[in-house]
Amino acid sequence: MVVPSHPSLAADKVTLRREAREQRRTFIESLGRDDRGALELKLADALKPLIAQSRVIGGYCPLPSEISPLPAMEAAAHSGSVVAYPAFADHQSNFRFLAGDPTESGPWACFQPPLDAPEVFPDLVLVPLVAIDRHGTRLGQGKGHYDRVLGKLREHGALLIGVGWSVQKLDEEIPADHWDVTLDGFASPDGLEMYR
Ligand SMILES: Nc1nc2c(c(=O)[nH]1)N(C=O)[C@@H](CNc1ccc(C(=O)N[C@@H](CCC(=O)O)C(=O)O)cc1)CN2
Ligand SMILES: Nc1ncnc2c1ncn2[C@@H]1O[C@H](COP(=O)(O)OP(=O)(O)OP(=O)(O)O)[C@@H](O)[C@H]1O
Repeated sequence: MVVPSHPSLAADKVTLRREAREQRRTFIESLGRDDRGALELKLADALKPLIAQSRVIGGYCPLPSEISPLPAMEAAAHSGSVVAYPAFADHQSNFRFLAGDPTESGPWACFQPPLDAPEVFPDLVLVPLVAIDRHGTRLGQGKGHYDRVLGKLREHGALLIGVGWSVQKLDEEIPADHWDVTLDGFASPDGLEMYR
């Protein structure tokens, strides 16, 4: 087990994660029937300039409470980019980006490309999150899946862009552990904001 760098950091993250998930749920429940799709198209618009300059794009298959990047991914595939999604071989190993559409169900309740699809290193990674602060510090699901791979993806030249509903951008600071990788930007239906 990895001991948190500061015991109160882990507790702060647990509280912030709970509050951010609650805020996200309240927001989603306030949406009308057609609002969600319209916001997802606005997200695709916000991502357009980054997608236009990327050859390989790593996306994600949304969980029920997450904004869907799939309209943006479809536009990317349509304009000739390679699309890729995180894929896990089992519960223990780190995910890898595999090229292709997410057609198989994976060990973490997310759909992923078949495990024999080619591994790729995206130049743009769309990163799901629970919350992000104004410095680009990300709060995820708390299992460390992205923390363990983001550093390596950046070393391979990837631009790391957090993606979420606008309410997921917090005013308060998220405490950063030494393993947290600061994201390069955040895209939401309100637009794209760069931190680095
Ligand atoms: N869309 C998406 N894909 C992803 C992640 C993610 O956060 N979102 N991951 C990030 O690490 C990895 C998978 N890890 C996961 C870790 C925990 C849960 C989880 O606890 N899910 C909640 C439901 C959350 C919700 O609906 O928002 C659950 O099952 O109760 C899901 C995926 C890679 N792929
Ligand atoms: N680079 C790493 N190597 C090994 N373990 C790590 C690494 N990064 C994070 N972890 C482990 O993951 C756990 C969860 O970390 P944290 O609470 O920061 O997750 P998160 O960023 O919210 O979640 P996620 O990355 O799954 O979306 C930490 O307790 C730590 O043990």
